[in-house]
Amino acid sequence: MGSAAASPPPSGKLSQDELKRVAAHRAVEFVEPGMTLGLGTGSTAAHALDHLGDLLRAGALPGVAGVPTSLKTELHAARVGIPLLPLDAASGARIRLSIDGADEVDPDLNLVKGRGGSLLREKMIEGAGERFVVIVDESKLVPRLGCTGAVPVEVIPFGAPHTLGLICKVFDGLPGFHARLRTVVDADLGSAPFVTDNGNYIVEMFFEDGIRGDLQDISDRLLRITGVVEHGMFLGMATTVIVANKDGTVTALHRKSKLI
Ligand SMILES: O=C[C@H](O)[C@H](O)[C@H](O)COP(=O)(O)O
Repeated sequence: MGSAAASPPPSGKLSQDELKRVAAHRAVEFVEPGMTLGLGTGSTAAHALDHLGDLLRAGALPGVAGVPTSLKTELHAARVGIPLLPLDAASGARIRLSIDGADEVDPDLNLVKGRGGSLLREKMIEGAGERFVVIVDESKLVPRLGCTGAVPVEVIPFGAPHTLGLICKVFDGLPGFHARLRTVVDADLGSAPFVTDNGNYIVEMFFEDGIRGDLQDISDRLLRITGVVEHGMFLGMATTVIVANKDGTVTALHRKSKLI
């Protein structure tokens, strides 16, 4: 990890949602006129969208456009007046900066993302951009990925239980490991598989005390399984993590350059 800088606390105690807003607003300070942005997904990224929309409507950021990482973000961005580009058009214009939340951040600025189900488009867009600024409240900082909940894996629906079995084999014998297909309760169907924006399913991997071992090796083994589309470990991608601390201070953690 690189350098860290902290700002003084605002007065009064902030709620978790207010902390998310503080981190989001700090990230939007990096946006300059004319930039093409990767627009993240989730409750923290939503604050960045709202703030960007306000600034665009006030004429403060002419020429800014965004590439949305989910259908939900596409609708939100359109509603607040952020001009949108598809990823194909944006690669010509270069995505200068992506701003997104995360479910977990480890000490090396590796992330778990996708507990909201949007990991594939996020990884494509944030991987294509020059800088990736992650916005979190302090609760997202973890000693190891997989400490606080599921690590999602996007799989194609065909043979999903079979793919789930192959994913489990990667962690054979690891105490406390289990995985399951993510489901939602549907009014007509009862319990049904959760379907991503890309028409795929999500396998959720759970670890008793987080993932120990070589994350890159685990990533490679997961991606070698036919039927796995992508996983929610974002390794070496974040260039800056903006953390809104419980006491109201903001810390910025930097990596010199993206590893991928
Ligand atoms: O699929 C969801 C995305 O990866 C989100 O960025 C992540 O889940 C964090 O979301 P939130 O800001 O709502 O905690």
